[in-house]
Amino acid sequence: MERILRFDDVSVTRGKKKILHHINWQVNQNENWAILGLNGAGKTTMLKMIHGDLWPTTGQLEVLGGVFGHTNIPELKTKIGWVSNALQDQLHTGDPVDLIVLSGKFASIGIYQEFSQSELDEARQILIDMGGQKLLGKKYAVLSQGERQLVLIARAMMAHPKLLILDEPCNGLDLFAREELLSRVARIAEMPNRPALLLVSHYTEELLPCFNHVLLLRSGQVIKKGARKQVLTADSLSDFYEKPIQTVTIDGNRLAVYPK
Ligand SMILES: Nc1ncnc2c1ncn2[C@@H]1O[C@H](COP(=O)(O)OP(=O)(O)OP(=O)(O)O)[C@@H](O)[C@H]1O
Repeated sequence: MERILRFDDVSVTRGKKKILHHINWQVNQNENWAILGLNGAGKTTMLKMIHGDLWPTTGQLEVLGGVFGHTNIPELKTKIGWVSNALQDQLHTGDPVDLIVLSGKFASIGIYQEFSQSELDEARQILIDMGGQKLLGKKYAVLSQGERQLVLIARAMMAHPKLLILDEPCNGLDLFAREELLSRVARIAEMPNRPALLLVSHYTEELLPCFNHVLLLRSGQVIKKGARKQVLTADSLSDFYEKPIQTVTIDGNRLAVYPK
């Protein structure tokens, strides 16, 4: 089984603050993981490391077969799709959506190189496959938040990534836009040659069944990790949040959590 990533006793310290403590975690191909954690748990720090933007202070990190310190990080980045709100702020929002999607092929924010009609056609097709046909011809700046997230996912898929990172993709989406986006993500999970998915979320109900593994992160420490049905239980979530909670099961396989 091909390994997507491995954290081997990874810690991150900034100044006097220990942000991540002795993380041990392995993701294999055919696994889709969700990381759940409250604000400040260290989720973004973990994602930044996986994307090669931050290095462990101690421990060893391997991503897509490359061990940090011995691997070419810019090359690694071309194999990772990255969807986050931080990216939205950097985009050239006056560009038409097909060019935004195409830029994913070059792992660049805008497009500075020549491109062929077939590359542009591929970008448009990926957006259509993601359900974004009606967005063609529009500028990114005029899109709703849900439509923007769709474009960002299409952009990430343009590079045919081996790993697709979704950092709180449902932020700012209404109830229906959120379901629409999540169902698109679930479809990616069923594609041939699909990337491994890694979702960061605050909400358990966003973890569709395709997220077959879950990691619970609290104050920089892994509290529990493993198969969805072992981790997404009322008991383990109650331990994790350290507060009384109530859970509601939706569609037999999705779990919503509320404070009691
Ligand atoms: N460069 C830094 N220097 C000092 N502290 C930092 C630095 N980067 C992050 N932190 C701290 O580390 C902790 C974890 O931050 P991180 O952004 O990874 O959390 P998070 O789980 O993504 O939170 P959120 O859900 O709010 O986005 C926070 O307390 C944050 O203030």
